[in-house]
Amino acid sequence: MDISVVNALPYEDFVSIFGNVVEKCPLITAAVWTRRPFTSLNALEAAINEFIDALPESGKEGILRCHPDLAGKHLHSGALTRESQEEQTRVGMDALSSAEASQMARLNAEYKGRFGFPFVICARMNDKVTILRELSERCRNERAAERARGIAEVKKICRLRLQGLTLSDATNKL
Ligand SMILES: NC(=O)N[C@H]1NC(=O)NC1=O
Repeated sequence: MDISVVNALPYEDFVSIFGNVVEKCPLITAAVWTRRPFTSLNALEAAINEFIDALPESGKEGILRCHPDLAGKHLHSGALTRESQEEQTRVGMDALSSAEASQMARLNAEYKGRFGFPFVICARMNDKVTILRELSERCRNERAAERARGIAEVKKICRLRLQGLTLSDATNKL
């Protein structure tokens, strides 16, 4: 999908296509629509990132809380968004050994207990070994550092989702 096609999308179509580039945060997509025309896909991504960066810390934490746990209960019940389901399945989160699954559940709970928001990592840029290692290491961080790290991961997830949508011709799905 060319950027000129993106720029010509009516609001409803724009949100329908790009509404989940930040997990369960279509408000962000709705807000950046007003920034058209975008000179490139990078400019669209930059507008999303600027919106996120301008949020108060409570807003950034809100974004993190919109993310499902990795290998959490929703993965098995099919209650994830399509994007999240694909990302988690691709990295094998649905096929952990019972030891890995219980380690993941224990560390996810520890992380959430310590910070009050879920552990977020760009699954597609990792594998299950690095995810478990990062989760274990990041549990020891300070809260502010972890909030910033989580948001940096949200931006990576967003970039890959944007690329996927614009490379595939997502306008076909309208
Ligand atoms: N919690 C968390 O990191 N969730 C996710 N990461 C990712 O790449 N897709 C997700 O749903």
